[in-house]
Amino acid sequence: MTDRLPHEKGFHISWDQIHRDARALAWRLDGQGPDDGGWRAVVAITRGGMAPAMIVSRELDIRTVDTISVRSYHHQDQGEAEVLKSPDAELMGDGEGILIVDDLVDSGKTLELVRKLYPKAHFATVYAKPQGRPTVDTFITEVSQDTWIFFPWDMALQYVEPYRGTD
Ligand SMILES: O=P(O)(O)OC[C@H]1O[C@H](OP(=O)(O)OP(=O)(O)O)[C@H](O)[C@@H]1O
Ligand code: HPA
Ligand SMILES: [Mg+2]
Repeated sequence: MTDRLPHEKGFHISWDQIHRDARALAWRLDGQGPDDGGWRAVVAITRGGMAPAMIVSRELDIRTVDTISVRSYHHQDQGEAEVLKSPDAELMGDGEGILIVDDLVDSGKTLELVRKLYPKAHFATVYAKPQGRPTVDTFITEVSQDTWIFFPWDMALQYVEPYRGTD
């Protein structure tokens, strides 16, 4: 994971917003699948890709859903990633007809690794930062590289002081 501390801006996303944006992603993907009956399966990149993948697979009526777990390391700005859990090899093949979904692409390291394994798959994310854009086929919203995206599963409602303060 990239460090959230040096980021200038925060982009806070509610459950409602991610639901709308993941639906918009599904609608954009509709019709882009293989001609002979659409995508064979949706594969979520855990963990952040699971909620968007659920919404996309529901909208596109795809009932075969698998997961791939990737762990990224950032040593001295050298991003490296490794696969902790693979999806079903027989299902995946070279990725043809498979839709791979993640919540966002940032540096692109995660998608680069997964694309090496499944070069013919279609890669979709809800959000994208400029550095990662070349690694994703379809996304909905772009945010600047210095923005940290906060997802609803990492947040909680909490009290905030009134703007004018209290005596
Ligand atoms: O483009 P990159 O620089 O590789 O970053 C993007 C990845 O980083 C985050 O996942 P993370 O590895 O933090 O794990 P999580 O999904 O379990 O939170 C995010 O969900 C993407 O999968
Ligand atoms: O902006 C982000 N938000 C949450 N997780 C992330 N992992 C890489 N970049 C981000
Ligand atoms: Mg992730």
